[in-house]
Amino acid sequence: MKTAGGSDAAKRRAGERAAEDVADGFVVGLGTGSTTAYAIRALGRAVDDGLEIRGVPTSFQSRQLALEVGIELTDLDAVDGLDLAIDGADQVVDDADAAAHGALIKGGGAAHAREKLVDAAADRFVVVADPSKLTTRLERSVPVAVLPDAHTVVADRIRDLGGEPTLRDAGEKDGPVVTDNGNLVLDCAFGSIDDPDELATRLSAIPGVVEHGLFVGMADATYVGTDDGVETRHY
Ligand SMILES: O=C(CO)[C@H](O)[C@H](O)COP(=O)(O)O
Repeated sequence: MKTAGGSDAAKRRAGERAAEDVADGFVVGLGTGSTTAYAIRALGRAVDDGLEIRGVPTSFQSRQLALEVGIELTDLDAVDGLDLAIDGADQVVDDADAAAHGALIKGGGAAHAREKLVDAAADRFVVVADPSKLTTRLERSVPVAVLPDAHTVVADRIRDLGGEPTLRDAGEKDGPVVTDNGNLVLDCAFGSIDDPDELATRLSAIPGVVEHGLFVGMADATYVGTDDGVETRHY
């Protein structure tokens, strides 16, 4: 369930802007997706120029790209903490008057369990996005990673909450998407979400849910790449 739309130039501007925040000695969370990939590539170029950093990847994809561009890798359990995490999003609430300002839906790449772990561990978490991701209300389906045995019972509980779950299909293989951690993904349509914080709490409480893609109150800033620059939202 990858996000449609968004110009590559805007994604590149956002990603490269976030990479500028990385200083010598940083441990950096490396998010997943096409926008973050621009940040990882920019960091690879900075490493070639002498920047010394270590990266904590959030997925097979970000690990492979980091290795390709020469970023030294480490693990969450091998560091005291992360200085910065850079990650993409499928939707970002952009309404300074809303309680949910800066809340995200993530998991279009099914990497949201590890992304949440890494993003939450960072002193600062910046989101990189193009304008197609901005919204006044979260309304995309919320990806929910579930233990494989639990997908039917979790689906029932999601329906009890008013959602419509769909098991994410792999597309290039018969059967469902299996995440990097061996879980399945239910894409759960709730329509326009009134209270992302409350829904996040309810989803987390369902036995069998590994992690959901609502990231509420986590981001410190969003860099929005535009046609001719980068806009910053601070939270
Ligand atoms: O949450 C994610 C992966 O699980 C991605 O960060 C999100 O899907 C955005 O990806 P892209 O930058 O390619 O639009």
